[in-house]
Amino acid sequence: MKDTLQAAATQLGLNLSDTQLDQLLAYLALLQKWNKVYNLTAVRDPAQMLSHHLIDSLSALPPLLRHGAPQRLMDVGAGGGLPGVVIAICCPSTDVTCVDAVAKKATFIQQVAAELKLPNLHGVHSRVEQLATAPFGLITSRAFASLVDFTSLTRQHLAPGAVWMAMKGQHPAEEIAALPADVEVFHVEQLSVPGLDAQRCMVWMRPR
Ligand SMILES: C[S@@+](CC[C@H](N)C(=O)[O-])C[C@H]1O[C@@H](n2cnc3c(N)ncnc32)[C@H](O)[C@@H]1O
Repeated sequence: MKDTLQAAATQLGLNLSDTQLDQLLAYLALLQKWNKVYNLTAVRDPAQMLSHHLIDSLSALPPLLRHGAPQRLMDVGAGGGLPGVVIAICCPSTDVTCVDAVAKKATFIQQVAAELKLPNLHGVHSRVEQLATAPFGLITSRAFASLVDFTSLTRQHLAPGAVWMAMKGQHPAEEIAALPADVEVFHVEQLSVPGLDAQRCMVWMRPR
């Protein structure tokens, strides 16, 4: 598994340390373990978890690093921690807050932070629209909601100059067309995920 992960990271142009690769695999092991009790994700096969979850989330890193990793990042509807935990492992200087409306999912993130010794990772149990928090430089989501709901529910949490980044499957033309005039889509990036024959798309937005 480590070889597959290392090869995927190299293909994505990521230079991950041995410790980071081990942390990513340790996270995957925790996800598998807790999934048995907590039902964190429908994907249960270890090889599929590696490709469909871990490497898929890892593919968000190159665009994120090109944009510039922020000091504070929120991953909304993080579920079992995708992509938030992966970002926290790969970007140790970024403080990552994973927010989820389901308590056991936020508890799992807190467990990951403790077991993997990641002081920059936080799990918060809240509906994002009800959260009281300091603002963030970047808000991410993966399989969370439509672009309209994602941006409207989290707009209050953007710091001045901050942006949204949504991970989508196919190019979400209809969702983009439905966005209100005060949300600007400034970049749409097609991604290829090593080992996955599927379309991935990253939508970057900012308030107007
Ligand atoms: C389909 S899961 C995606 C989880 C993860 N991002 C992934 O890619 O595997 C969507 C998550 O959003 C959470 N969620 C839904 N509405 C929410 C809200 N208003 N605030 C915070 N979390 C919410 C759900 O509890 C669920 O865990």
